[in-house]
Amino acid sequence: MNTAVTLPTEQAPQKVESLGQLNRQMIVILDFGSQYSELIARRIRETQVYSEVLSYRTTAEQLRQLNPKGIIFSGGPNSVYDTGAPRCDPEIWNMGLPILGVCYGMQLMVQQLGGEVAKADRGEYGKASLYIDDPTDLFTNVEDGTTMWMSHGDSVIQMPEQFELLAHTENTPCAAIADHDKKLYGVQFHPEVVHSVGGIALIRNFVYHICECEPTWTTAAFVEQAIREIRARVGDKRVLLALSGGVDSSTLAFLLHKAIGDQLTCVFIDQGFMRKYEPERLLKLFQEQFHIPVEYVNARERFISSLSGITDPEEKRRIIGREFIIAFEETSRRLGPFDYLAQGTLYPDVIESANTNVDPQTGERVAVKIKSHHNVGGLPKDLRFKLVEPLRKLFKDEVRKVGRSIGLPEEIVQRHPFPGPGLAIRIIGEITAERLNILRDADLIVRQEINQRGLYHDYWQAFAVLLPVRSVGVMGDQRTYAYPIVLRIITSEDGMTADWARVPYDVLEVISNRIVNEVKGVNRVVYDITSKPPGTIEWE
Ligand SMILES: Nc1ncnc2c1ncn2[C@@H]1O[C@H](COP(=O)(O)OP(=O)(O)OP(=O)(O)O)[C@@H](O)[C@H]1O
Ligand SMILES: O=c1[nH]c(=O)c2[nH+]cn([C@@H]3O[C@H](COP(=O)(O)O)[C@@H](O)[C@H]3O)c2[nH]1
Ligand SMILES: NC(=O)CC[C@H](N)C(=O)O
Ligand SMILES: [Mg+2]
Repeated sequence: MNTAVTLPTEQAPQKVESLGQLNRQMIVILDFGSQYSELIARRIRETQVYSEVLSYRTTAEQLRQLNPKGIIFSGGPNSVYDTGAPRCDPEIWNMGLPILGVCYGMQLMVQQLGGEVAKADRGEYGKASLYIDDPTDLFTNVEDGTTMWMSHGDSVIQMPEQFELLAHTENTPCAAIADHDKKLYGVQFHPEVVHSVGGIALIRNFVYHICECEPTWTTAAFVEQAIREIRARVGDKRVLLALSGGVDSSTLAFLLHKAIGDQLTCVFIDQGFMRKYEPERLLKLFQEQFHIPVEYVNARERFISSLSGITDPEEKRRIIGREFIIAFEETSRRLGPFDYLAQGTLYPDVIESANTNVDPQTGERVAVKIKSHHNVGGLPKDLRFKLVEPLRKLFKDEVRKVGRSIGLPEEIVQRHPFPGPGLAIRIIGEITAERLNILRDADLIVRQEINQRGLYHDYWQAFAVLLPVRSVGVMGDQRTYAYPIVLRIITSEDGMTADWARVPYDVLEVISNRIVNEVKGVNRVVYDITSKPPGTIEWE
């Protein structure tokens, strides 16, 4: 018997904060440590039903308060028969709610309800053909022999009483099972991954036919609820909004403007790491076109001097997070007081920055720390503001829809993301004024060429990175010894995974020629051909 993989959350979440409380209908995903838990939530949200991921420790009592229409148990790295393998509150089986167990989730259902799970003779990893034995409810409109994606070493060898077989594969006799009366379902495969051809149909059947949900998770419903919630939370107090001009904080500015009007003050911190001409453009756009006043804070000196000599990426991020807060507090003293600080924090920021594996705001389990996004991991413990982060549970594509629906112009809705720490995390190693100028000029060329060729919307991000090493070159018969610039141009759906873009060679050629010829201090351009994973999008 193996020892279990320890999942991060050791205690039940103390507080379960959920958009579902505002939603009439939601499906809860209980996370047993799968790589795909968030993906299940996304797939359900694509069917216009609200869904979010909670810790497997969430109790039946906590779930009752959220009043979900159904529950999905995710997969997970453990074997259910391991000592210490994660289990759910057994009371959940008696709630009378439809439950779908996926992989580990199904194995747990079987084990806890009296069946048997054991190590399979042969595991299944990758594609498998699924043969349907009972084409009713869960498998309506799913073709017999369809491809489903598998990733398991254990199998159900005996179903609990009352359960019936729904489907099998060549290697797995019990690939899908159900207790129809109790609306308990289990599938050994992963319907949430794109390789599972009938996956979406199955998810729709669960959501619409079995849980009897209606498509209530629409952008309009989110906006309406968010506005109601913001008003209830903030009352007549004033809110300081951290505005970068990016998609998320601009969407939030429009949302807050709608919700609380004059109680809102937008502040833009010029940390000295913005791209060329960016601060001027942002101020002009907001003040002249949107008629939303923006307080401009020049904090360049402070940021640069506090980063002097710092080379460690996490240290940089922490210092930047701290300096942002200092700048907000200073602004609050000058123009406030403000009780609330609003930020355009998104779900991926929270997932990637969590340093304790638990969302500090909600106590929920999130995956291991990759890097501290300044707006989450960089926050001090004794933050004087209360946070307003209504986009915290949304993915980028959902924020874009929200922005568009409340009148944010396409020009901003479609903008590539730009990280809060800006060019500071695109200069590897120490940040100096000279390096910043070089990177700004190189970055401008990348953006100009991508824009002029009508390629902007083909990519998720397209930018330059400066490396702190130098290499030898030859220009005009002279030896050069200068920095290389890395081009990072990627495609992505939500920033969680990404691929390097197959940019046409002639475009790469022009960008490379222009950078080496026009930017003093650079004699070489290289193209980053790493996907995420294993790379991340930014270099630090
Ligand atoms: N220069 C800045 N001044 C004020 N607030 C900022 C600044 N940069 C970032 N922030 C705050 O940090 C949050 C997170 O930054 P992030 O870059 O993820 O979002 P964004 O800039 O709003 O959108 P995008 O991802 O499209 O760039 C922002 O939503 C904003 O609230
Ligand atoms: O506001 C931000 N503050 C940060 O600290 C930060 N770090 C990364 N990013 C952006 O997030 C997305 C994923 O980036 P990574 O693959 O580098 O983690 C990409 O779109 C990055 O540009 C940040 N945004
Ligand atoms: N993907 C999963 O949920 C795997 C479950 C279990 N660890 C198995 O190998 O069968
Ligand atoms: Mg940004």
